[in-house]
Amino acid sequence: MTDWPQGYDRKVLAEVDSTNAEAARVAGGLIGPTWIKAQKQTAARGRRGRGWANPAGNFAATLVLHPTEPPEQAALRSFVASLALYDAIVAATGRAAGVSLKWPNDVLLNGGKLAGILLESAGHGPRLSHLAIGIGVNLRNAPDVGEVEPGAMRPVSLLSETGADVGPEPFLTLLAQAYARHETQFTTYGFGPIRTAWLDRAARLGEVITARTSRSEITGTFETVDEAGNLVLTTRDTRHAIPAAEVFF
Ligand SMILES: O=C(O)CCCC[C@@H]1SC[C@@H]2NC(=O)N[C@@H]21
Repeated sequence: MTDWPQGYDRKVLAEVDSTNAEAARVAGGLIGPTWIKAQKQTAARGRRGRGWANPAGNFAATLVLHPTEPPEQAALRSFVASLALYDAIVAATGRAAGVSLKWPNDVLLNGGKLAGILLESAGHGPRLSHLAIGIGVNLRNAPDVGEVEPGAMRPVSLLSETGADVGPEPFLTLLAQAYARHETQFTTYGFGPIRTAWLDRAARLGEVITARTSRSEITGTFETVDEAGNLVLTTRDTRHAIPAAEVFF
């Protein structure tokens, strides 16, 4: 496989409950970074305890890593993965128009949700025992609006929005290549360049957005993402650095 990035392994499964669940089961036995891809998931997980609709023809995979950084630093890989997804989508379609990144880690196309990322990890203390970066992309089919939560973004597919018919296998190669590039950038130069590149592609930067947590809702101007990956919103007199929330436009 000439295009496959050096140092990364891959496993392709016909069917699994969830590639993230599989990652947790096998992580202890993996030596290096490994992509686990499934043609079919029967219990795919989304963020915040939700499910993830996974119609045939779409992309579903999890990258398993064994990071050496402290957990907060390792978690910044959600931005690394978002950038990799952006690049893979641009490489697959030949165009960047309409593609943007939504904090914390969705990819939007023409204002609808094209892809989502679910980070899960295990371990305690100063180091994680593994980090699982689960990625789902609506390549050929967008789930029905009825299958997503009320108020959630409209799901879109790459095929319907761009006409590009890219299969999950070639997409994995594009994504793995892009991820390897950004991972090298992250481990060599830290979060700074990743943060800058992410902000260049951010949806609604400088606009008024709403961040909802389990305890509060803040509507303010989307100023930036800080060095720790927090969403920074300003209201009339306050700067809010928000570590985790659901964002609404
Ligand atoms: O809620 C989100 O936006 C995140 C969705 C992540 C879905 C992917 S599909 C591959 C991997 N396996 C899972 O069970 N979930 C992630």
